[in-house]
Amino acid sequence: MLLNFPHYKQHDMMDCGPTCLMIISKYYGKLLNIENIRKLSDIGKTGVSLLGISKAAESMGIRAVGGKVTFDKMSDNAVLPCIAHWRRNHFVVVYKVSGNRVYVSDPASGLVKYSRDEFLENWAYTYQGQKAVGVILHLEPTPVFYRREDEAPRKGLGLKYLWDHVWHYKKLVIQLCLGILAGSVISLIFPFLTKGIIDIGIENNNLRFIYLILAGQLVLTAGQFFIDLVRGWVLLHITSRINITVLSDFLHKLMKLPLSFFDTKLTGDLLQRIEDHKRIEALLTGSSLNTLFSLLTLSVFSGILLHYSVSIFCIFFAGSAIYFLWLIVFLNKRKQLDFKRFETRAQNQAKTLQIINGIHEIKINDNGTQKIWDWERVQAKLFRLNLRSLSLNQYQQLGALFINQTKDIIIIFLAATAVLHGKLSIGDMMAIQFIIGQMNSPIMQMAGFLQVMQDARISIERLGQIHILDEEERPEMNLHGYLPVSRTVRFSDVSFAYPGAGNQLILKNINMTILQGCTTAIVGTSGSGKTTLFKLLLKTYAPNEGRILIGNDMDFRNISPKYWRNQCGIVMQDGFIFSDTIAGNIIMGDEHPDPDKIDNALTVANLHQFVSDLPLGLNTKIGADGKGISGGQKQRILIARVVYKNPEYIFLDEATSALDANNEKMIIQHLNDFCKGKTVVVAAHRLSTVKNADNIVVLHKGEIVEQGKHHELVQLQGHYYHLIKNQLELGS
Ligand SMILES: Nc1ncnc2c1ncn2[C@@H]1O[C@H](COP(=O)(O)OP(=O)(O)OP(=O)(O)O)[C@@H](O)[C@H]1O
Repeated sequence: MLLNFPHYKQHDMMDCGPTCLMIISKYYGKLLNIENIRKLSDIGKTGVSLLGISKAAESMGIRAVGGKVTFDKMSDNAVLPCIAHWRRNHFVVVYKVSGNRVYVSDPASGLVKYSRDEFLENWAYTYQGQKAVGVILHLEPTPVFYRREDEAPRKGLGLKYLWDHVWHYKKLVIQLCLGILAGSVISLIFPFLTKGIIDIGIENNNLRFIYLILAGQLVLTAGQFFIDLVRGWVLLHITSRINITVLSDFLHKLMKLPLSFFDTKLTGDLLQRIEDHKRIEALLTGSSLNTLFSLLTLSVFSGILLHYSVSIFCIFFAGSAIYFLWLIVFLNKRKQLDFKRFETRAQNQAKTLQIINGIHEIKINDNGTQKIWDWERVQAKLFRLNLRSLSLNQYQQLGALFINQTKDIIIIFLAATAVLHGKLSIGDMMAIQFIIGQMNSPIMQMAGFLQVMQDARISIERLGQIHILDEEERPEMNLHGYLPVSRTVRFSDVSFAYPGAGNQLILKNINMTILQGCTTAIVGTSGSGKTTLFKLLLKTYAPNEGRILIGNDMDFRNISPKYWRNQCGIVMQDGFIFSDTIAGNIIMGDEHPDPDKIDNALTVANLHQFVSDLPLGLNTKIGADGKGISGGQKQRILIARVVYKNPEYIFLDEATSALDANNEKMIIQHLNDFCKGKTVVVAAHRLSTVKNADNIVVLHKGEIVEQGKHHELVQLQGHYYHLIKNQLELGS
């Protein structure tokens, strides 16, 4: 049972819930695609909730009932397999409880057997008297589930992907192989040259022959050295190119994913996937090709050994087979450990980044020590995993050494016995020992190669998990790359909740019209959903209910996100400043920057004075995320970026909140001129920014409570009036 129960690895820390459902579906005889399960489970920023899993299970046709139960109830009454909430931050599948043992299929670590106490330690939420209580999700398939079609899991990347890249450089690879072949042949010649010196040169007292052989040896050594030089160069050339291609494929893929993907993936996870690709490099630059050619040596010496003694030959290969079996057992354990180490290293990346990015806040709040302790806890976890990995290696090496030594001893014993029985000469025995030594080295090389290949394969699989994700724009979607004549945007009964089941609706039944060529202002208390509205407008997310229309009837969903975003310019609250010059931050990669447009952008954003005060002007470098400039200057650069882009739609989310009153007044005047004829949506708390808008939409807890012009809403004395009352009083 233990070995038969299905198990799949979770792709990353967020993925345990969907992977549990995949395990369960496989158990009941259907393999469902993890991507679909993930979509059904509504993965949010913090992973998936029990509610999300049960919702996904129901959609898959599996009846799901969640709740708190005591351990005894679970072991006696629950239909297994069920999903258990683990350490309050993870999900596992419990598939058997037998006496004091609990059998678990854990997406993070494989099939594991726990004692009752160990299980309770991880599962128990509370205790009712003496009884431990934890959370489980009962799952039972319904006929709907059995009627479902099996969905073949999408194929990720494998070593074939790497091979395709390697084969792209086939000319160089063939040259490399010829070089290594020549090197191997040369090393096979050396023993014969030595034999020639002894048998012919010394035996016949022929000094000229010895000189000739030594000169030949010198030439061959020089040749070998030259081959090594060229080989190193060619290998570096191929490896660097493949590395860059693999990584740039990955980054290109990231660029094509929906923006919402980045809300669910942790930065550490993505960075670790990139970091991980060093293993691919290790496979390519390491001894992989040499290993292939050492097989040549192995087969030549195998022939010679077979000629000497069949029984010794059989012992050698039986011993080597046991050695490889031993290794393969460990490969599986290594893989499991590697997944854990990946997760912990991803956490480590995230924690380190947090300390570096948040250093100001940390120092101001004086909680550096806690943050470092936090970081140290991850290091301790990493250290424990490294220790486990080390001891696994040591066990493996110890076993391998034992198997090898036993094999060698048996061979020596057999050879010595054969000498005693007169079947072999002492010279033959010495030769056999030399041959065995020569054959052991390729075997060892292959063992090392297996491990490096396993590492590279895992790393490619991890990159592949990103490669199989659906891109934001796919050909079959037939997305439009144009807009209708009327550019008015209409929200019709739009409701939206962030992914992550259980999240309440952030926008509810939104009905509004963003008129072409007009300014629409969105106001509302903090958290009322203004930024979320912009995220829908930027196609970061799609509405859960209702529709957004452009013109009379073009569905917003059918417009290419890339094309649409090209028509939009946005200044977000958390807009990003790149570590580049001021000009670079404004033109954003425009290959033919237009000085007049830059000048206009500086004028509208009131940046001329700031730029001319700098010794390097527009060429002044600003740090990543705008370090070294003020909040107001950052906002003005973001405004200049939008003005330079000169789009049809302009979205401003608190774009002038960090500016002083004078600057704001001037920029708003400039922006009013610049935005003439453009469709503008602006969200702001400041009255000065919104009061001249053609339509003001008032949001309250995700709903539109009022709409109209400033004076109409003031007269109404409702939500809007109360929002801006203080500012009105100040104004008067
Ligand atoms: N990625 C997210 N996942 C889940 N909930 C989110 C996410 N982003 C925002 N929210 C929630 O959505 C609600 C609306 O947030 P939003 O940023 O749209 O408000 P806002 O009106 O722009 O606020 P403010 O004026 O403070 O910027 C908040 O309750 C917030 O916690």
